Parts: sequence; C-alpha cells; structure tokens
Amino acid sequence: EVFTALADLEDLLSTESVLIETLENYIRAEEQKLDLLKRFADIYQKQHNLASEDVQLYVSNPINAYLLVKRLTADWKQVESLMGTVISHDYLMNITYFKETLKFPTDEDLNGAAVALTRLQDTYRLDTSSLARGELNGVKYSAELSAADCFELGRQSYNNGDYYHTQLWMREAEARLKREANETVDQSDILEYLAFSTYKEGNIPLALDLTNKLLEILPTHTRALGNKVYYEEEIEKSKESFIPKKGDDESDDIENYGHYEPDPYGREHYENLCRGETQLPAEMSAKLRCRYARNNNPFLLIAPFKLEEMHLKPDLYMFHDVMSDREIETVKRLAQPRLLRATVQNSKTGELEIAQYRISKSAWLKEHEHKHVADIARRVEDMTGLNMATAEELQVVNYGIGGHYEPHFDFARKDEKNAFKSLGTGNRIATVLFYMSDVSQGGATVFPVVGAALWPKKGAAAFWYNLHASGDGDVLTRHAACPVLAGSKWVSNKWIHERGQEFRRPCTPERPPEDLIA
Ligand SMILES: O=C(O)CCC(=O)C(=O)O
Ligand SMILES: [Fe+2]
Repeated sequence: EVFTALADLEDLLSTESVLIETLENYIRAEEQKLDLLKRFADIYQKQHNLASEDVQLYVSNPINAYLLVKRLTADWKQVESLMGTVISHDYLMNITYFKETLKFPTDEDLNGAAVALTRLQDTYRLDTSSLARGELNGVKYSAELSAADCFELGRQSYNNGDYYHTQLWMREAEARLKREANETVDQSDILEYLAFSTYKEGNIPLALDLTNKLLEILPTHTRALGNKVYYEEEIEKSKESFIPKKGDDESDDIENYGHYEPDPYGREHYENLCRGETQLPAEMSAKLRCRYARNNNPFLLIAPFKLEEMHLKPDLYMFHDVMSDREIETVKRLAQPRLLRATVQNSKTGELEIAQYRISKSAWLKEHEHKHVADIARRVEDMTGLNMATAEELQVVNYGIGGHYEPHFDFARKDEKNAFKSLGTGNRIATVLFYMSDVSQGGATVFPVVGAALWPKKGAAAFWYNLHASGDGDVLTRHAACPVLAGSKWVSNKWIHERGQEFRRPCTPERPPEDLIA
C-alpha cells in the first residue's frame, strides 16, 4: 500500500499525470470519430436534399440511382463500422497495464487514508468543518472538500464500524450539500447513512427523525420504511420498560445516548503531549542545561557535540547538528526504493506483523552500503561512548498521512517472546533517533509517562537509555511518535544493544549516564 509513507504518495502524482494524458488522448480519439460521423451525416443530408427536390427526376437518372444504392450499401457499411468501433478498449488496456507497472493506490489505501484523517481529527482536535475547508489548525493547506468527498469519508468510517466519525462526516456532507450549486451527492444517501449510524450509536429517536426526513424525500424507500417500523417498535418497547418517576421526563434518557468511547489509560495525556499542550514542570526546566559533549574523546576537543538536556530521570537528550544534509540525502535515497510497511513484534507469538498502531514505512541500511552510513554509526559511537559492534543496522523510517507509532517500549520485556534473544546481543540498551526532516505540524516524539515531548528538527538526534544500569527495562521510557499532521517525517535510528557495553556502562544500579556523556 502507498498511504503509509509520504515518499510513496509522491509517486502517485506521476501516476496521475499518465492517467490524465491517457484520458485526454482517448477523448480526442472519440472526438475524431464523431467528427468523421458528422461529415458522413452532412454528405448524406446534402445528397438527400438534392434528391428530394424532384424525386422522380433524381431516380430516373441511372447515375443517381447507382449513387443512391451505393450510399445505402457500401457507404453505409462504412458508417456502421465506424459507429461500432470501440475506441475505449485500447485505452482501457493501457490503463490496466499502468495499474500493473505504475504505483497505484488500492481500496485499502483509500480506507487507510480516511482512517488517518479521522485519527488526526481526534488527536489534534480538528473540527470537521475547518478540515473540510482544507484547514489544519487554522492554516489553509488544500482545496475544500465537496459534499461528496465528505460523504466518502463518512462511508469509509461506516465500513470500519466507526459510527462516531460516520456521523461527523455525514453531517458535514449535509451542510456542504446545502451550499452546492451543482450537488455532488444525494441528500437521501447521506440521510440513510446518518440514520443508521445514529441508531448504531444508540440514539433511536434521532435515527427515527432522520429516517422520516429521508422518507419525505423518497416515500417508497424500502429499507427506510422497514427501519421506521423497527425504530418505532424499539421506542415503544423502551417506553414500556421505563417506569417514570414523578416529574421525570424522557429527555434524561435521551441525553445518555450518543458517543461514548472509554479512553484507554493515558490516551488523553498522550494526545495533550502531541498537541504541545503539556509543559515540563518549571523545577525541571530550570535544571536542564545545554552543553558541549566531549566524552573524553580527543577528536571531540575540536568539534564537540551540542547537547541539550530535554528531561531528567529518565534522562532524555537532544544532540544538535549531528547529521548533515548530504548524509540525510544519501540515507533517504538508499532507503526510498526499499521502504516497506513497518512491522511490530507480536509479544505472544514473536512474529512480525503490520498493525494500525504503527503506520510508517521503513528500510534497513548496512554500513558497507555507503560511507555516509558508516560515518553515522561511527558518530553514534562518539556521541554515546557506547560500543557499536552489537548495534542494529540503521533503520530508516518515513511516515505517511497521519503516520504514527503509538506508545511502546524499545526494549523487549521479560515475558516477551523476542527476536533479540536469538541475536545473542542482549536487549536494546539505548536508542539514538535521528530526525532527518523538519515537520510542519505534529510528529513529535512523546514520553507520556513522564510528560516529555521532543519536536523533530532536521539534523538533530534524540538519545536515551531504555534500560536501567541493572539491565531492567526503564518503564518511564515508554514513548510514541505522534501522528504527522502536515509535512513529511523522516527519521532513522540506531538501536544499541547490551553486549559490548560491559566496560563502557558497567552494570551497577546507581550510575548516572552523565558520566558517559559529559
Ligand atoms: O519517530 C519517532 O518519533 C519515534 C520512533 C520510535 O519510537 C521507534 O521507531 O521505535
Ligand atoms: Fe520507539
């Protein structure tokens, strides 16, 4: 699929230009055919008019007689054959070929892109009307959505069983339809989806109202007639089982209908962080320093790393200017053709699989592939003072529309079946995450347990230890990649393993990582 990485979506534009050209050529060919037919018709009309002036005189002339017969036999065959020529066939064949050879989105992509939009809508609290106007947080990026576009978003949500977003988008479709001179969708279709999703969400009285509205437009709509009866019966039933107390009325009951989806633990907090609404406590911010890191490395005396502390306990760092634009270009160029939908490890089976909670595409680069890749690994060693012999290859990630990675740990937990065991290099002791692009909106790396947010900055890299010095996983390092709201997010990361660090980060429980870094 293509929607999971922005890099792949770019290719869709060239696919589209090929399709436009094919369509234009097809229209031209059809027009030529019609022009030819028109010319035949003109000639026939002229001859016919001439003959009609004096029918007897005309047919009594043997040449005319011959021409008349010819026109209705041999010539007419030509007309029929031209009429019967199917021009579309070749063009459709070409399109089939393009579908096989060019990058082409599927129905799954459409669904993925629609789900991504609704995810962004929730995380960034975007209101449906502004989104339909092409605005993201007050910034206008794109064309407006038509009523039909909104309808399609609602329909996709409906197909996913997401009746909450179905209603939001069907209502928007209805509002937009009222303002459309050339209506792009039927109101009755909107009402049908709206009524049914409202019923699914538990608001039967409103579902009935909407169905009645639909029946005003289409009084014989079979499904609507059936549903009307059903809804009325359900409302009657609920009245019977509802014994009103004195002074009570049914409106209380109706208020309880509607969308209710319990937030999984910490969801609210996670989304606040993604929106940049959570700040670190002032006591901590006051302690955070920026400094030059030399790591006792002679090379770094000349060009030390710019290191910014982002959080204490767990210690989160940001290195600035540690990947050059040229290196970034190389890494992107090598990775781009190999990007595959990122997988996650099923903690029960140990199998790698794709999941809605991680939407991006990734590729792995080996050091021998390019000097720049080797330079990056070497730099990570200089930055962290850790041994890179057991580190994983460089993972390159590109996030697509609404691309994200929900809260997770980078280390394998004890009860987990994991692939690290077979590597024999121990757990992922530390993470270095390079930001290879600026992101216009969204896309922060957030740590919901401790309330820290790192915002992507091209050329910078985040660093933290996933494990305590004892080797136990640090649960405070739970982190996530927030959905990208606008822009393309490229990152690459180096996961450093335990094996080989015995002398660099000895296994003592109380050892501040500052010793290693500063
Ligand atoms: O892209 C990010 O900001 C974080 C990515 C991440 O956590 C991961 O790939 O494990
Ligand atoms: Fe991670």
